[in-house]
This record gives sequence, C-alpha cells and structure tokens, in this order.
Amino acid sequence: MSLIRLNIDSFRNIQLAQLSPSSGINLIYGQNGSGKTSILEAIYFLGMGRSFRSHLSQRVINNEQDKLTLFATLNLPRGDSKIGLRRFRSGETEVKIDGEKVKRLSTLAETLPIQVITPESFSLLFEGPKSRRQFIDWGAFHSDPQFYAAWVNVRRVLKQRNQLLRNNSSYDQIQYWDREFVRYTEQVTEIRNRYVDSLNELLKGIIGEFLPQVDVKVSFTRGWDSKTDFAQLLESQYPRDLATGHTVSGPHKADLRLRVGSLPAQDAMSRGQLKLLVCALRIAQGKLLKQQIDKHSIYLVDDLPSELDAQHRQLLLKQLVDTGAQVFVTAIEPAAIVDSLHMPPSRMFHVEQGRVTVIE
Ligand SMILES: Nc1ncnc2c1ncn2[C@@H]1O[C@H](COP(=O)(O)OP(=O)(O)OP(=O)(O)O)[C@@H](O)[C@H]1O
Repeated sequence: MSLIRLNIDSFRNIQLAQLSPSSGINLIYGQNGSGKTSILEAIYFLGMGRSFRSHLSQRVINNEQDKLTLFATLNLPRGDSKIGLRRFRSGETEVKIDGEKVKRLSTLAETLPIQVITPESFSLLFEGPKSRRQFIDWGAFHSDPQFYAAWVNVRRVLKQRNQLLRNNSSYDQIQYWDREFVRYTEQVTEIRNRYVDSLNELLKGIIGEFLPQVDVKVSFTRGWDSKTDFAQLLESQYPRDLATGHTVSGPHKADLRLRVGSLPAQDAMSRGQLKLLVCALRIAQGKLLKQQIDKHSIYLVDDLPSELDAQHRQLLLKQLVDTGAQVFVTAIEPAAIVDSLHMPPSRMFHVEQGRVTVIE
C-alpha cells in the first residue's frame, strides 16, 4: 500500500502542494522552518485525524485560512482508493473514503496504518506508560479485528466504575460493572499479550542489527499482578479504589517494559541508541503487520540524520528499505540521506517557504 498522490491545502505554512510520491524512499529536504515536518504531519493527519505534534488540531490550519483540506489517492491491492479530510476552525471534521462519508476516525486508521519516528520519539520510552500502551494498542488494533470494540468497552466501563467510586457507591452497586469490566479486560489483555509475544520475535533480529552490544529485553505487563485473578483483585481492592476515587489497577495501567539488564532502557542507553531502539520497535511493528494481515505501513521519519552516526544512518535506511514499505524521510541536507543509501532515493522533494518542488 502506498500514497500515489497527495494534495495539501492550507496545512501549516503549506498553502497548496501536490505531490506524487514514489512507493519507495521519498526524501523531503529544505531549510529549518521550510515545511518538511508539516508534510509528514499532513500525511499523519490524513491517517489519524490528528497531529503528532500538537493536540490542538486547530493549530495546523494555515493561519490565514478557516479550514484545511487533505486529499490522497492510495494504491491498495484491491485497486486505488481516495481519502479526503477537511478540518474547519470550528472543530468540525469531514472525512470521505471513496466518496462515502465516514463517521469514525478509526476507519481512517484502519485504511492508512502509519508509523512515525520523530526526534521526539523518545517519549515512547520516557513519558510514562501511556505512549508505550498506545504503541501496543496500535499493533493490537491492526492485528486483531476484535480489539477495538473490546478496548472501547473497557474505557466505557472503567469510566462508569470510576464515577461510581467517586459517588461512594457500595461494592454491590459496582459489582455489576465489574463483571463486564473483567470480561472486556480479559479480551484486551489477551490480544495485547499475544501481540507483544509476536512482536518480540521480530524485534530480536532488528535490535541485534542496530544494537548488537546491548541486551534489550522487551516484555508486556498487564496492569496488575499476573498471578492474581482480576475479578478477585477488583473486589479486594475496592476499599483502596473507593479511597482514591478511581480504579488503581487494571488494563489502563498496562505497559511495555524495556530493560537492559536490571535497568530501564532509558537509564542504560545513549540518546542515539534510544533513537535506534524506538526505530527498531516501529520497524518491527510494520513488519509484523505485513506478516499478519499483508498490509504495509507508511513510515514517516522526521529528521532522520539527527543523533545518528553514518553507520547507523545506513543501517536504519537499510532496514526501512527492507520493509518494502513507502517511506518519507526529512533532512536539512539531502547528502545526509543520499550518502547513506546504496541507491538514490526513489523521489526527492525540495521545500522552501511552504512550496514543494519535485527534483527530477
Ligand atoms: N498554522 C500555521 N500557519 C502558517 N504557518 C505555520 C502554522 N503553523 C506553523 N507554521 C510555520 O510553518 C513553518 C514550517 O514548520 P515545519 O516544522 O514544517 O518546518 P521544518 O522544515 O520541518 O523545520 P525544521 O527543519 O526546523 O524542523 C514554520 O516556520 C512555522 O512557523
């Protein structure tokens, strides 16, 4: 799967751009502030309905406009598909896939699986369990069609349970919700666990190439002690939950543990090594998706050269090429990428003050 056409209208400093990317490596280069990241962000916005930079979606609309429009033609095994997204300053979003209005943004994510690697990707390792849980759930969502509904139900029931706790409800009142909570939690946890197991197999090979001297161990933690029955735990921890006003343990605390020996990975590795670890995780995820449902992800790699020496740039680009996926990489100087590739990038785009030109 790849984007064969991309139209960007009023997204950040890009007034109007039309790109025909290649299905291989696309290099986007230009000076600081020219709009390179904005192109990656526009692709992400089209696939996720939100930005990877700002949680305020209004900020991505060009300052002088009241709406942004993104449009892409996707090349899929079943034929071409057209995706359009319009976002208004009022907050309203319109999404169309092949001319049909789409209500749920998850339909977009299903159509366009995207992997992002930015210089800030370290957050996957540093910023607490939320971003690591999102990483697991990206894979669980794409690999198992049952996951999304179970996950939505976990969130719904958890919200309800927490509300009851805040209202000082008796355990009898909460018990009804706990039965549902346990049922959906089992589903979500099983899919997450299975997913991390499958990922680990692929990950070992990639980490072995990127970081041969570092013994990184990746494991899944479910959010409570795995030896304890979840229904019993909810009952025994009811007094504590009541005192804190929320459910202390459960699937909302699941995590991906990344350790080197007895230390958390972020305490044992350099910044460049951490970037490579994040890249290995993302590449493994894309490869697994291809194996499991025969679907390619699209890779967006912002400022690929930063933090990496020439040898590791080469290794990373080789792994990205090996995925067979469509890749968009940005760099200030094209040589930083061109010199690390065994063959020239399939297509190069130069960005200057929001204007994009293809380099023939
Ligand atoms: N809503 C907006 N409307 C217009 N311009 C914007 C908007 N949001 C951001 N910009 C501007 O868009 C420009 C492009 O930013 P972008 O981050 O895409 O650049 P870049 O080429 O990736 O830069 P760098 O190499 O420094 O990371 C910036 O100068 C920024 O000030």
